[in-house]
Amino acid sequence: MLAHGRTRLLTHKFLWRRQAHAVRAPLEDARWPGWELVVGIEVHAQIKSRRKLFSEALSSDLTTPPNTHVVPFDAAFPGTLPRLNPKCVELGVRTAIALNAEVQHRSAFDRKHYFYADLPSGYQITQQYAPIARNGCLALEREGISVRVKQVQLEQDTGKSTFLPRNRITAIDLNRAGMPLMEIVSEPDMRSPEEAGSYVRTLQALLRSVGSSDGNMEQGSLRCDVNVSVNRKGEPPGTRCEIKNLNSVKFMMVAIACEAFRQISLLERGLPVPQETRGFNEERAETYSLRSKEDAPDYRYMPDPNIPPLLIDSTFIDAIRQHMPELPDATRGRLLAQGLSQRDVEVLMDVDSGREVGFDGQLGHGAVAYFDDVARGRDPKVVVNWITHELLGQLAFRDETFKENPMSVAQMGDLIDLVQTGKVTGTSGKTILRHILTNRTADSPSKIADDLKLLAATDDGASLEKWCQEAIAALPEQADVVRRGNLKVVNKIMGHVMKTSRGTAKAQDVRAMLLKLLS
Ligand SMILES: Nc1ncnc2c1ncn2[C@@H]1O[C@H](COP(=O)(O)OP(=O)(O)OP(=O)(O)O)[C@@H](O)[C@H]1O
Ligand SMILES: [Mg+2]
Ligand SMILES: [Mg+2]
Repeated sequence: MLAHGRTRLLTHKFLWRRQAHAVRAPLEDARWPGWELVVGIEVHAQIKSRRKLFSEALSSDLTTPPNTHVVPFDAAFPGTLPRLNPKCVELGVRTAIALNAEVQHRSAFDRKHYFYADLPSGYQITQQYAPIARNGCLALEREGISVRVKQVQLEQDTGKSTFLPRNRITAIDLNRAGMPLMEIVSEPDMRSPEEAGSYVRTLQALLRSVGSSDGNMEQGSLRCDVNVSVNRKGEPPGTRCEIKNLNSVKFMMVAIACEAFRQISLLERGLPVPQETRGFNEERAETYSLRSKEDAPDYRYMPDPNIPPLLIDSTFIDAIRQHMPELPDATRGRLLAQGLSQRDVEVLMDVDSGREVGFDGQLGHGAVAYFDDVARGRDPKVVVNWITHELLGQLAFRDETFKENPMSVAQMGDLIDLVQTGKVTGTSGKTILRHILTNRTADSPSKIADDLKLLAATDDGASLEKWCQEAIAALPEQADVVRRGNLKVVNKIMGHVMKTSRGTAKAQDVRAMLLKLLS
């Protein structure tokens, strides 16, 4: 009975996915009329773990001195054995859950053989045949599509070889050898370079939000192989070519478009598209052949006899499921429900995912968390305005990232309260914010307002009246016009008052006072 129910459930899910896929209207792309583009992506994401996948060596980054994070297993010394790092399994499961994938109760590790100098054992340990998770999907909000994820597999990274032309030797650095990776393989569900770009960016944000990877393409913690094929409208997908080693989303999108043009031009000349692995030359904006299918290496896959199957029970999966952090889609929904505009939500989340600010992998206090903290007990719309328009605007102006923001949650909260309660004017509030960013002071905005004599002049009726009289004296013609009943001109006189008060006078009060004096 139970088994039957489960089968039904799976069938139902499967059908739903098939339908969701089938109803997509074919896109007519002005770049290649009459043709359709198909893209599938293999993403290799470095797992954010302190130690390597099968050894106790510490993980490394680009700043680690060469060959310092290496233990005998990473260098394939005879007699050393792999020991699976449970942290990597946990992060793999988290990622799978975030991708709505089915975590496999049993997965296994294979050896995939290559002969490269930076792979001392002569094989990479991977999960091509029995991956840790299958059948996931990733929704692309802006494009309104869902990309199916075929599988997530755990695998080792290779070392790094660098050719030194001066000495004519190849230097090997084994720091990266054995670093944990997740390979996330999509189905061929993308139909344009833009959808591919959005898929990678959405995936980056997801990996960062669950803390399983920094997902930084520039620093190599996320690498993409894109598979591209073209077909005439209505015909089945063509032969795919795989483009390797792309190191930014932007170049990946350019590479896909270039590859589409290349394949179309072959087919239009009646030539076949041979299945190939290709590289991308950024300067020339073209892809070039690395190797054809015929000289594809024979990986001689075999089960790794030193590693038992990985068995994961439901209790383990459920425990992780219960402690999942908020995923980007949920964050978006929650912020929209608080009354923020689509644009504000995008700005906050883009800063969070590092899209706008040169993400460096530190998932500290992101813009969304900062907003959440400041907005506690305050009007969310007012708060988001201060953060997106004033704070982020000023940071961008100073060429600083959000991570360098010196203004604490308490300072931002205090500043907003001062303005909201009328103790300082909006203009003075902005001055205080700039003062904090420039001087990187920890003083409270209340103290700064006091020090800089920026407290609003409301209580001080005497100076308000004095400023207004000065302004009237300075602009006699305009004052006359207002006296004769043309109230539009009052703004001009108000401007004068605001200037002499250095923005501390409240506009409403100034207006009232001027009208009183001129009536
Ligand atoms: N016709 C097609 N057009 C574009 N992409 C395709 C097409 N058919 C399959 N793909 C994509 O190609 C990729 C195949 O990746 P997979 O890891 O399964 O195999 P592989 O590339 O042969 O192996 P390796 O991991 O050694 O590179 C998937 O992302 C899939 O979506
Ligand atoms: Mg692959
Ligand atoms: Mg591939």
